[in-house]
Amino acid sequence: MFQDITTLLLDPKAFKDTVDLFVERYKGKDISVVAGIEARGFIFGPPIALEIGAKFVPLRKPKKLPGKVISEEYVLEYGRDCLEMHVGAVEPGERALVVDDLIATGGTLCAAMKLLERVGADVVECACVIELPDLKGRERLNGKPLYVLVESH
Ligand SMILES: O=P(O)(O)OC[C@H]1O[C@H](OP(=O)(O)OP(=O)(O)O)[C@H](O)[C@@H]1O
Ligand SMILES: Nc1ncnc2[nH]cnc12
Repeated sequence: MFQDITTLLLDPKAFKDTVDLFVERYKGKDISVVAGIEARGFIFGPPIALEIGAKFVPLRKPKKLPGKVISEEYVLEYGRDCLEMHVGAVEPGERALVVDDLIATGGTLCAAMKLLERVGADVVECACVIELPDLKGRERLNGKPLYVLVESH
């Protein structure tokens, strides 16, 4: 089933409560960068970053970022895609949180973590609103912790 977070966004209290749950978990954890995945990680990542005092780094689909980038290809349920990150946006040793709306097969979060680890960042955790546990994406994250608010079977 296609999970659509746009209905959540229509309810300001539900949207704020969602952001607040992540903020409560990550504030005071010395996270310096929130990396949000295009497109729907751009909805939840920035308000979390602002509240915990971290910078926001967009991980974008190919040929969208204007500067020099590093890229990671990944496999989706249907086809392939690629994520890119600006060189210099994240420094070695930074503590990063990866944010997206949903984990399905886990390929997207894996690619995001690889980008951050290639520049020497420490990925503290991945955070999503929804997990589709039947697709076992969590098992592809190489033991990296994943925090989700809702499991959808
Ligand atoms: O766990 P996975 O199997 O990798 O799938 C999860 C990804 O799929 C969706 O994005 P999508 O690829 O549809 O991109 P879009 O939001 O830019 O349309 C979703 O927002 C996640 O980023
Ligand atoms: N079932 C699903 N619902 C929404 N976005 C997705 N991305 C991959 N699988 C998805």
